[in-house]
Amino acid sequence: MAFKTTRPLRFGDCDPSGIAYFPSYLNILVGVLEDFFGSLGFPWKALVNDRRIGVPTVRLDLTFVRPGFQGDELDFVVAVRGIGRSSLDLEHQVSANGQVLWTARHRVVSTSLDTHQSLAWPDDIRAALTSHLEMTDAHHPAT
Ligand SMILES: CC(C)(COP(=O)(O)OP(=O)(O)OC[C@H]1O[C@@H](n2cnc3c(N)ncnc32)[C@H](O)[C@@H]1OP(=O)(O)O)[C@@H](O)C(=O)NCCC(=O)NCCSC(=O)c1ccc(O)cc1
Repeated sequence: MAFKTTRPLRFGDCDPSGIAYFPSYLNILVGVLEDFFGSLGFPWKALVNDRRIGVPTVRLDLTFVRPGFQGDELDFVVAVRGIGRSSLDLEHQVSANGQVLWTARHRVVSTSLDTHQSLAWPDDIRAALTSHLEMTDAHHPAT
């Protein structure tokens, strides 16, 4: 089942004409990813401080469909598309007023914050991610 959340598109996320500035979208997206992990029971503060696990992005493919505007309420849908040894493939769909503004294919990797190398997903995190795996079109990241 996909994770859903909303974010306001604020004055500071937009250019002077009120059109969303895409680097702001990326900052918002990181917060959504953080909330997704929190919803699974793994707040990033605890992951980072207690378990020394980071979740850096290694690939991000964005497609912009129509502009967002200051004051829009952004509806985020985050789907888990694949879980590898240490990688996680996500698909994001971002809409406002019922219309898709942009989508993204996103790969993050579990890493050790001590060695800065990849780390196989620990069993408890893998189990939580697997509970969100979309079976339609699911794939192994290695394929
Ligand atoms: C993530 C890495 C440590 C992995 O390197 P290694 O330890 O050598 O592992 P591997 O090369 O074996 O790859 C591990 C997995 O990542 C996958 N991978 C690694 N790089 C890629 C790329 N470029 N594309 C696709 N898949 C990749 C690979 O397929 C492996 O998947 P699994 O089979 O599922 O395990 C290294 O690639 C790296 O440091 N990359 C740079 C990451 C980065 O700086 N991203 C920029 C954004 S920073 C960021 O988002 C961030 C978030 C949160 C924070 O607290 C800090 C920063």
